[in-house]
Amino acid sequence: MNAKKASLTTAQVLEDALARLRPLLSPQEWHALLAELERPPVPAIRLNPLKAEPKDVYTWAGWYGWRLEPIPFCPMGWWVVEAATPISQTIEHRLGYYYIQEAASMLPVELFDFPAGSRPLVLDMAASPGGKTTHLIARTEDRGLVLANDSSRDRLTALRLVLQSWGAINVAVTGFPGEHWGGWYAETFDAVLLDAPCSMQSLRPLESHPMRPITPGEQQRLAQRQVALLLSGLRALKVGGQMVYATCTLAPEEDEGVLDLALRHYPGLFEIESVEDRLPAPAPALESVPGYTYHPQVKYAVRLWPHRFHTAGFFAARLRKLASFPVEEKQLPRPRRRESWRWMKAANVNQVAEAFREAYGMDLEAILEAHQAGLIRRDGTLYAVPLAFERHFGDLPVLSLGLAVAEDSPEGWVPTHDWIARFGRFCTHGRVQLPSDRVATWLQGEDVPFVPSLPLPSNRVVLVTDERGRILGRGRVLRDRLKNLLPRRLVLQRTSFVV
Ligand SMILES: C[S@@+](CC[C@H](N)C(=O)[O-])C[C@H]1O[C@@H](n2cnc3c(N)ncnc32)[C@H](O)[C@@H]1O
Repeated sequence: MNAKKASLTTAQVLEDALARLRPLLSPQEWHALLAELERPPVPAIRLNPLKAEPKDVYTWAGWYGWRLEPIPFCPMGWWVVEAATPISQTIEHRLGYYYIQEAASMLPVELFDFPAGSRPLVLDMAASPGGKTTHLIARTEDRGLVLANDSSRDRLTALRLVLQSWGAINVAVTGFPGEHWGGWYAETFDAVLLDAPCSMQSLRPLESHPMRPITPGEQQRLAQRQVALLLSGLRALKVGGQMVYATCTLAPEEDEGVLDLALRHYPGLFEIESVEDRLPAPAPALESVPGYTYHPQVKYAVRLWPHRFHTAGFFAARLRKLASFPVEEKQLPRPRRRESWRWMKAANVNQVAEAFREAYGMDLEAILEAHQAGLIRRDGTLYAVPLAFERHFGDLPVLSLGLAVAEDSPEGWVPTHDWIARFGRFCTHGRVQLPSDRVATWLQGEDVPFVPSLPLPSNRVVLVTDERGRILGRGRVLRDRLKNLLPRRLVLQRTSFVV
């Protein structure tokens, strides 16, 4: 009864949204849109290049019976058109080798230009649960610094888990209203993403993106917040830097209307750039709505009607800052003295690096150098943290920073699960391969009886892989078994995955 009521409500909400949008389309486009909405949504994945390579996606497709189609505007994205094994039930998904994301949501981060080898400072103003943050980290090769911010404390936990699973070093998570950043850090960032809170009128209700009824008053308040966030982002951007504004709604008040307002209030301070070269076919924004003509630059934004590229409805624009904005300096939040944080001295870093080299053949110092990261000790854990954070943001309170490298133990520093999951493929030894009939047991968090190929000292923590080369985590070598050190958050019910 409830389910029926809920589905009727969704249908009604969709109908209302369609009625509002109908005047914006020609009759042919309108029919194309309705035909598109008859098709079921196609799930999509985006690869984590920190852990896997594009060719791996085709290997998984063979194992799991997937039919893939590349997403034309995202080189790391694929639609999974058919799937014998659902994309949410693979070990690779659990291990953070790919992110499940609606294809349209892969567009905004692809609009940025990040020159090869650059180390951009990026602000993701409304980041939870982290889909686009992971994409930013991928596009900057985890070599810049992505500051992932969201004002909702409730949603930040999901963001932190997503980032842990992605395996990023050069990332910091903060929990402030995005409106503050422009006053706090004027002209600081090379790139800013505002994936704005919106009314979600995407015309493709999904579990992750439900559609709900929206009143004109709510929509007006949302548009005001979007303008305030957009201006804050533009202030925080360096002159010459790029900002992407995106929403998952097709309501013009929150899309073209927001850009129009900012362009008219701040003429000449920024421009909207054409991004036609990023798309397989034009998807222009609206030039007008009945009774109002937008600023001529608004048309350079991208309006993804679902029938354009078989995605959910979406809107995105790339802005270039041309000159400084008038800034109201705001006092920074009270600095957080990080009493429990200790930067490791070079000699101590060297000791940990030596231990990792001896046990796993891993070059920790080279990894830190490549990522411009330093090691800090906090309580019993070592973290690789971005030096750029210290340089630019000092004592700004953060909810998390960098990636956990090692934990203190009676036999010295042992690598964390997250570190091994990211860098384990570069380990030359200290590895144990589980026979395939033991993998399911392992993923359920159980110890496995002694593995015959173990010529390793007792009590050593080893990297555990399977015959397909997947890094399943860490185990401790005991006399008669391999002790399972899988973090609780990764332990799976047998019914929720396919080996
Ligand atoms: C569309 S969602 C972001 C989705 C996310 N970028 C992703 O790709 O996974 C919008 C986010 O804006 C956050 N938000 C709402 N108001 C905000 C504000 N004033 N400042 C910062 N974040 C805000 C919400 O908590 C929500 O997580």
